Amino acid sequence: MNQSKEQRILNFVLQNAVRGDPCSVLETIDKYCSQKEWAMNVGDEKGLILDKTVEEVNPSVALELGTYCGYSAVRIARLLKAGAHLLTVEFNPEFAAIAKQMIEFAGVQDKVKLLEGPSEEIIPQLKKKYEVDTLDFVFLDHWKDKYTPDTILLQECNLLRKGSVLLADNIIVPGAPEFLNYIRNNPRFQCTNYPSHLEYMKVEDAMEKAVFLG
Ligand SMILES: O=C(NCCO)c1cc(-c2ccc(F)cc2)cc(O)c1O
Ligand SMILES: [Mg+2]
Repeated sequence: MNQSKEQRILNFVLQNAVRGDPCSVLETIDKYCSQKEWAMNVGDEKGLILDKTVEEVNPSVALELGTYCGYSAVRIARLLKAGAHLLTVEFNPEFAAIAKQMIEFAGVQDKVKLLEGPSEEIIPQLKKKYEVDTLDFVFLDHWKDKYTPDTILLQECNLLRKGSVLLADNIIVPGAPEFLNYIRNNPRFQCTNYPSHLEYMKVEDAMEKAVFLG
């Protein structure tokens, strides 16, 4: 059975990165995906915007929607303070299996909880099943048509507090026009746009930060 692209990315990391070194894992994924096979990791340019936002928020509890191979989970987890943790949600079982191994190889597994399943099912379980009070930071990077319904669901489940920060990837490509319209016209969010480029490409993309005002 021939390998998936995601399996090839993981194998390249296992053979070329340094076990327990998150930065080496990120560099190795970026090297493979810029030189050999494009893949939808947030990448190193938008990754810097993600880093700065995570450092600014310094979250105790972070949520990621859309784990994929685990690149941004490793990117976020490496910056978390002692005792802080990231919950990351992946719908695709093949991606989740790759991400689990990627997170463990990077050595950040104690800071990351990988939840496999549809976000609309997992979000309502966060308080009772996963002992979440409120979320300090949310990275939206899953199916682009789920950004809006899941942002509404986060509010309905009382998972956001005054100052909670959402950061959304792919505002231009593939694009999330409905989300952009929703969040920018919602008085309960203060939005900031961060122009950038699609991972590993000279194509314009952007990230949108939205601070919940309570
Ligand atoms: O669908 C995406 N994520 C959810 C997966 O479960 C996604 C897609 C793309 C992309 C794809 C194909 C193309 F031609 C351009 C962009 C990029 C991304 O950063 C993404 O996050
Ligand atoms: Mg993305």
